[in-house]
Amino acid sequence: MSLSAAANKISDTDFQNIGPAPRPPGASYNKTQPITNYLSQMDLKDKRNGSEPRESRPSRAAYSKKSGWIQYKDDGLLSFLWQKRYMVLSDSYLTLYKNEPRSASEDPVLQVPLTTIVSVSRTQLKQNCFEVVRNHDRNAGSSSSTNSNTANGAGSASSLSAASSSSSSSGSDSSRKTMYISTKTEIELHSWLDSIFAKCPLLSGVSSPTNFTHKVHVGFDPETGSFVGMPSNWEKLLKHSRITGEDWNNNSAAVIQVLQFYQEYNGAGNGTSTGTGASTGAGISNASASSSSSSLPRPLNPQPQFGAKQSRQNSTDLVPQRKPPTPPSGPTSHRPNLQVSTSYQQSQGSLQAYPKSFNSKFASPLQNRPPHSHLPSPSPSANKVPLVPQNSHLPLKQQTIQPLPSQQMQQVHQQQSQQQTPPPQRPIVHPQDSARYQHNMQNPYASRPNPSSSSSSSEQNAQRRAPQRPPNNPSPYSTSSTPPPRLHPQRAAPAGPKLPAESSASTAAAVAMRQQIKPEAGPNYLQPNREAPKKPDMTHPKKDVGVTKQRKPTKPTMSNAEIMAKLKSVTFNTDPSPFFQMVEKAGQGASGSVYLARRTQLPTYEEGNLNEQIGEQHIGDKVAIKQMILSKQPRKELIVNEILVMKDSQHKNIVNFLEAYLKTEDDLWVVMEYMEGGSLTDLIENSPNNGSNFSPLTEPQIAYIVRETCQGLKFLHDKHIIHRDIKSDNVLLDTRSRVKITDFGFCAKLTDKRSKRATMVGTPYWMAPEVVKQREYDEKVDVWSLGIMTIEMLEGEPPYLNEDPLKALYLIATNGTPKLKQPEALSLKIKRFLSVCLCVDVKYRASTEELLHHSFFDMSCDPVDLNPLLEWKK
Ligand SMILES: Nc1ncnc2c1ncn2[C@@H]1O[C@H](COP(=O)(O)OP(=O)(O)OP(=O)(O)O)[C@@H](O)[C@H]1O
Repeated sequence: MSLSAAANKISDTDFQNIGPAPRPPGASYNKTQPITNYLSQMDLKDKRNGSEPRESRPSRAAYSKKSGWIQYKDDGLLSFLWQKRYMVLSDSYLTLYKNEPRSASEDPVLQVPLTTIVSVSRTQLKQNCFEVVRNHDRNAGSSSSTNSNTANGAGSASSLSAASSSSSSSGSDSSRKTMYISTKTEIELHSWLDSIFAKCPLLSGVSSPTNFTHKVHVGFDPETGSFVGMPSNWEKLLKHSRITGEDWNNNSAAVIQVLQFYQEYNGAGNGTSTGTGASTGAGISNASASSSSSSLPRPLNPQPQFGAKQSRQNSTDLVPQRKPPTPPSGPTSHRPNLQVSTSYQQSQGSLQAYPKSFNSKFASPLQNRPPHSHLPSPSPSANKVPLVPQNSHLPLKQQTIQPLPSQQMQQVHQQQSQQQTPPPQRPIVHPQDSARYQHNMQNPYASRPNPSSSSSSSEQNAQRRAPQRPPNNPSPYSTSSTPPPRLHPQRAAPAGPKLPAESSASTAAAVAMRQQIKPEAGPNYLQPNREAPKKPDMTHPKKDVGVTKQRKPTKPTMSNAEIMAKLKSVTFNTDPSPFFQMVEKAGQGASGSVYLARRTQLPTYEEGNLNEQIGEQHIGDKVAIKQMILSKQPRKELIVNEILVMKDSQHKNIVNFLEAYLKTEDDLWVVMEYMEGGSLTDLIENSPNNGSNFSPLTEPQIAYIVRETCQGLKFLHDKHIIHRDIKSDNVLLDTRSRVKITDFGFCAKLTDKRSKRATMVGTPYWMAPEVVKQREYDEKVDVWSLGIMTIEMLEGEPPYLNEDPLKALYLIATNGTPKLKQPEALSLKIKRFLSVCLCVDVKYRASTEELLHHSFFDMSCDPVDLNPLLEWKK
């Protein structure tokens, strides 16, 4: 059965709840088979010698005794991390699994032979908690087995580390290791204690060990309602986020993951160390190095490689290399009865560094990406481009645009770069504000300030409100182009709240999180990456940084000279000014400005194959020219990457690259086809329906746009290229309703040798869970993002956009398939479609090939039906 056929069997009630998308029927997964059926097929006893059990697979005996969910942590590197584990006590082993084992083939994350357990006793470390001490030396090599194959998630990797690195744990006896287990209830605790005592040969009648030393324990104290043992900047981040103690208890590993991610994303302005060991400086870019360590607290990135959006923007914001960590010293737990040592470096950074670094890094990229929000644009005019200063009081479209001589262009560009003030954005709502909105049941979209990515449109938008949906306006989830009766009462737009000063960190962070995450450096890019320049951080002299994993040696990256040589090979080295007349600024990207221009003459010189390349072009043709000052690009290789991908990707659903000019060594012009309709984000935000709640587009319109995007994606995927940043901002339309993918800076090429990636790249709200969790991924991350983009069109914004970014990451990591706001208003087809796009289990997530056969696309409208949506551009 094809996936789409399978998806068609998903019932009408699917996609109503948070959780993994329903598995398409026909999959081999048999959830009806009771676990006992599997268990009965297992056999633990090593029949070869009849004594010590084998290391390999736990068998029947291993499962047959007692089992249940517990919280686990060890006293090693991850001593701060409580992990949810499924514990099984058999006659021979105490075994921990990441999930409840469904079959004999399930790999444990930790397996402790009962013969090695020397003591079990209660501790006050946590409620309903006991500790198990095992003799590490006793059965060296078999005292515990940790399965490295389970390195597909936070817990497993953590356990790997726990098992292999915690030898210095319990008290002074380095041959002993301690693990802590916490149960939900007191009764469970006693039941476990009784069972373990009964089974461990060394325990009968043996009293509990004394003189325990506890390492730092991070946790949530339900009594005080606060986190304890936390590095201070994490504490602050958590305070500002809406991550609760309950979240922590539910999935502390995910919280740690997102904190790490967030910290790295922020560029290490906060010197939090999350572990001990040698500083490796592994950053996000190294995520691909080992997915097995994906959940380990990462060290601060010595050269944080933000997404092109950021990193190209301002090289001077990059943080300095950090020196290796010193032995831990850090916060003191406030818990009584605990002797506390630490596993942390006390943070030397403060949250105040956050807004600064975020702002400086992300201000410009945000210009063209005003976040969805209720908040008014801070400076509607800031994005105006003084192309024609004489009449600059007029909206750009009304100005008399004079072609600028090339020198003038350069000046304008430089002026812009120097004077850039924070542009109008889709400001992000502070959690407190968004909470207020939610409580007020206010439409999150209604008050959006109609920003636009282009300077002209943003200016216009600043002056106008999105049209209110007429009273008889269709349900946002309409399946027809003809508006059906409204399903929801009109909601009042909230007044633009003032940002409380203390919210600035969160807000700045949220704004930043709307932006992209950096791609990895490394050989797997189409172009090798170059390390971003580093700037000594005078305000934060080198800090000691705790580290948790070894950094893989980075492969040599391209030198500046190599990048320039490569650039020259794909560009024409001539001044293109005579060939074009600049008309107006069409948009602002992180790496440069995009201008609408007209071809005024075709080149007559014989240089390169210019004439051949632009053969299809005519005088008078409109083109888009992206102009970039190379010296301002910390990641020039991304530009080369982008040009190469575009050049090699001529397809009707991909923005057509025409030619590129290296006007001077510093001035790059990339000429593309002009997409007058602007980005899909603009379209969503300016659509006539958007004055009210929910979907600004009808399902047929959405089906059309998604189908076109999917075709472009399939083209890329057929070439084994992952786009990695699919979202409405990166889908452009022209006035003939052609839909095209753009922004190829983050593309990655999969090769035979490397069929998976693991680097966290993209824009958080659109990121697939496997990316957030820094697991290996492939082309299907684009399919997830396509699903999120579909939700954008249905609901006006991606899920969690109103959440604090930290919380959003947590929610992506833990909720998996997001919940729709109004599933009952949607057609079955679109829900089925979303189900196969937003399947957490990548195996069951559709490929673009499969998607293109999906019945959802049967309802696609004609291109002409998009005209009303493009009206605002006229
Ligand atoms: N081919 C095009 N036709 C029309 N407008 C375009 C075109 N390309 C880009 N734009 C406009 O310019 C804006 C900036 O585009 P750009 O690709 O530079 O943005 P970005 O992806 O945010 O930045 P960058 O690629 O520099 O990191 C877009 O949001 C869009 O409005």
